[in-house]
Amino acid sequence: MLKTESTDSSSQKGAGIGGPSFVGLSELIEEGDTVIVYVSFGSMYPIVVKRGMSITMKFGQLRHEFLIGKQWGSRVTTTAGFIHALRPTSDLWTRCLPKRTQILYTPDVSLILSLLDVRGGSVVAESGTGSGSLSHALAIGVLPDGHVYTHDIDETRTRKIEAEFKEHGLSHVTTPVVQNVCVEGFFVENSCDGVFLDVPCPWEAVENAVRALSKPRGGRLVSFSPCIEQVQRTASAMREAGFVEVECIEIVPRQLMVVDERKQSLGEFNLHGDGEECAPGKGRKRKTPCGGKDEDGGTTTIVSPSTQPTHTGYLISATMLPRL
Ligand SMILES: C[S@@+](CC[C@H](N)C(=O)[O-])C[C@H]1O[C@@H](n2cnc3c(N)ncnc32)[C@H](O)[C@@H]1O
Repeated sequence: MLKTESTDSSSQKGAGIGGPSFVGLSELIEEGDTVIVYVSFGSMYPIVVKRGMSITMKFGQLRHEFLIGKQWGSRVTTTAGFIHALRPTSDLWTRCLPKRTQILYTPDVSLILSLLDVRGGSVVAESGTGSGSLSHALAIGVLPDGHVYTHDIDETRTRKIEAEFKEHGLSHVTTPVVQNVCVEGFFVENSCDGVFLDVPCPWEAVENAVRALSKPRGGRLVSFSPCIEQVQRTASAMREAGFVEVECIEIVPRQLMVVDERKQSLGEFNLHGDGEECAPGKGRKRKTPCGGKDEDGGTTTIVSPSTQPTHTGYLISATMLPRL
């Protein structure tokens, strides 16, 4: 359970104004930064640091001002334990963002960035925005001077992502758009290096994606679909629209956990993916252990977590060659 509350009503001014902690590389946490409050592997909370505010969690209460001036990554004491104050990354954000829809997770997100060939300066169009999991990774990927146009038919979602981008210092590289990409197309034409689709009928948006892609540079189209019938329809639409290199990949990751036995036995970190707590001094049975001694005498063990992720969806990718 997480509770956010004000401990000082006089310092509420400016609530919600965040710093560029997603973008900057400052050493110390400042007021306005977004901090990922790491309790354990399965338990993290994003907060915007604000004097006078506090959060209440399983391990007690933490006053935001205790974070100000601390180094990123510091262990910070709460009233009933401690947390680690982590700098936000796109992966951490995906793990703890406020979910408004189904979201894309890091294994798919990382491959999407690669398939779209996202780099600093790229112009990318995305639909739908959903909870903004992929949108954050794209925005960070196109920094410092690229742009992400993220489209959704639901205005509450574009409004929410607009506020989050502002809070995270990513407004200058993003434009949320309320638009049905299957009917109205994308906000920009002849501009994009990449288009990404995560909508129920992606094949209906393929012709509009062609219009959004840059004619002289060409570009990439990637679409996420949970079932193979959608893949078939989308792949056919891509070929008919003139795309080449139409390919499909399904990512099914196998996760292995790297466990430092001493830290685990001290209860410092719970590295189990199932969110189960590790009581101090108590080990856990492992399924596939194998390990060795560290240089400093500690033991590192590689273990399989008790649950493994399975099918999320298929990624179809294709290339549009430059058109003169
Ligand atoms: C599964 S969510 C996307 C999740 C997102 N990729 C993420 O990682 O958070 C699908 C979104 O597509 C939006 N959507 C559905 N059809 C659409 C369309 N034709 N044009 C624009 N957005 C659409 C929905 O409103 C929904 O928010």
